Amino acid sequence: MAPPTTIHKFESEEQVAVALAIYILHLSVKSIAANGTFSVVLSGGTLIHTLRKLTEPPYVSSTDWSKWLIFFLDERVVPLDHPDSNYKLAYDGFLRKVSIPESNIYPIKEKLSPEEAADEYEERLKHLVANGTLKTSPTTGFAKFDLMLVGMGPEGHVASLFCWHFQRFEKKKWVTFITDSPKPPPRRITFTFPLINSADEIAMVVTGEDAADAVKVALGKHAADYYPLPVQKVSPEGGLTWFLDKEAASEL
Ligand SMILES: O=C1O[C@H](COP(=O)(O)O)[C@@H](O)[C@H](O)[C@H]1O
Repeated sequence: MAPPTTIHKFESEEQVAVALAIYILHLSVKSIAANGTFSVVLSGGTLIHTLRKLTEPPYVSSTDWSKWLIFFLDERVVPLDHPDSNYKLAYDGFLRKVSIPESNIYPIKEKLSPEEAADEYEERLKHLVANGTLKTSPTTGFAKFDLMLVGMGPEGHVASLFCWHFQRFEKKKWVTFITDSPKPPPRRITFTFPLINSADEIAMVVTGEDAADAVKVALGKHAADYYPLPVQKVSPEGGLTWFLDKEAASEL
């Protein structure tokens, strides 16, 4: 059954950033009360800039950062201090400004091949499930994160799951790899759809007019008539909430 889907449209990216901060903080309070932790998966790209309100008053003091656990939805296989690294982007734009313990942040391991990095990340997630740090979906057996913050490329890719690339059809692996990503850099690892869709909540955060056509395909009246874009496979066990600015929603 499709998850309950909520679509929020805002006049500006600034308003998206405020609403997103409030939504995330609300979930953090709920998850920390229920589980003692808040497991959050970050995309790279424009999402990180849109998280900026979380690092500012009054929002920054509205959560217990020591209970947050941070994971990466996809990552480029480059050193963690490389300008293409999603970890570096998240660290510079968000993580260094809040007091999440370093041991609660899970970047990829450096100096591995894409295949090794994907396998290592998957094993680490399985270990965290086994020791009770992460929950499991009773339906799928995959790890169940409290929240995934998912961006979307202008052609409808999410994570590093691209149109015309087989990784989007993966059914068994939790984390896979790609060595010919159409968007540079080519070598990446990525969560697979079964892992993504085992999440409690997913926020699709999409801003800017470049994304308008793919948003129309994903959410428009004739969505079912189109060949599914990767973004159309996003369907978490809990709720799906879209945060769109006026430009991204302009074709709806
Ligand atoms: O390459 C990537 O692209 C997507 C979308 O990025 P955006 O800049 O168009 O928002 C991003 O979600 C993903 O994490 C990243 O590796």
